[in-house]
Amino acid sequence: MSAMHAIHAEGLRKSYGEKLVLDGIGLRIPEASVFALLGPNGAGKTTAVQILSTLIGADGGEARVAGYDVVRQADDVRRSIGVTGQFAAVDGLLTAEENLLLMADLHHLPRREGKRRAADLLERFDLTPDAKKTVSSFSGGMRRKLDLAMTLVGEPRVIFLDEPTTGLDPRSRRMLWELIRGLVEDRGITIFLTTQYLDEADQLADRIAVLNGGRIVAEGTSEELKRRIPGSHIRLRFGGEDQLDAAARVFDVAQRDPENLALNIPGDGTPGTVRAVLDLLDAARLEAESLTVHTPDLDDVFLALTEKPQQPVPAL
Ligand SMILES: Nc1ncnc2c1ncn2[C@@H]1O[C@H](COP(=O)(O)OP(=O)(O)OP(=O)(O)O)[C@@H](O)[C@H]1O
Repeated sequence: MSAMHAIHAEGLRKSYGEKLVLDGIGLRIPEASVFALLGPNGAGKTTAVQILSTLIGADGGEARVAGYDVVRQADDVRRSIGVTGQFAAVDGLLTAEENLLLMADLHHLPRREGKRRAADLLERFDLTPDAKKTVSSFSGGMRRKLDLAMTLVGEPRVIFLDEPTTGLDPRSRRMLWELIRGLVEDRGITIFLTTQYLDEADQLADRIAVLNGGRIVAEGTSEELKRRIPGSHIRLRFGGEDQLDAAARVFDVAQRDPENLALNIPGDGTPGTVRAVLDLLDAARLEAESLTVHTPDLDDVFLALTEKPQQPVPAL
């Protein structure tokens, strides 16, 4: 395994009885990056996280996390990772500070070091004013922050985040995203994120993989994934029907939208394509009222890739 990969997996397989959940998953996640695993309900995201975090064994394949083999060096893997989300450990009856100190005890930190880390984390996560409040009085956003802070007590190199912002309002989501980004940039931590929020993956992840039918059907940056599916077009709007009809004759592959006096021309929206469209309009002495470029968003990508089990597409 290369020292540069925080997570490296080859051919991971897992079945439950007759049900094949993971059918040969490969992952290469560079250190200090955010990786998002997307997939519809039941695609196997949690199963993948459970294998990588040593909670369950795979039926086949190999994985290394933070440089350690998940089977032969499971204790080392556990010492190097943090897991938050559905296995959240926050105790509502304790204060924020007590929760952090309890975590420090679990990691066998000396009392003084535990206190120092707890104070640092409360400060970093803006929780110092609430340190002495019981967590049952916390908002969802504060709880998530504390959950993340508790994961950091053990100074993990890799953090698995399962749907980190589900149920939070937009402001709290943004705040959490910033905190997560900060962990990657300041501390070089690697984040493995599972989410069903495509905007979360879009905002946060350096690379995204889409899991469907037990396989990774696409992988790349958000931009690469968006470029991969058809749907980009240039939209021209005209002042009247005559203009629209004339333009439709020039761009015979275009799709007419007569209600809006608009024409959608398939194309990728690069400057060259836009220039070619404008040149053709000029040559036909036509003038559009507006020109807009539409690119598919991650929702389109997700729907296109997960409609039915697919053959894997080669990685970009
Ligand atoms: N312990 C188990 N025993 C039997 N089947 C299981 C077990 N755990 C998971 N499965 C099945 O494996 C499949 C994948 O589940 P998994 O929880 O990994 O999916 P997921 O992508 O995380 O889904 P979600 O988005 O709904 O959380 C599902 O069909 C699930 O029913």
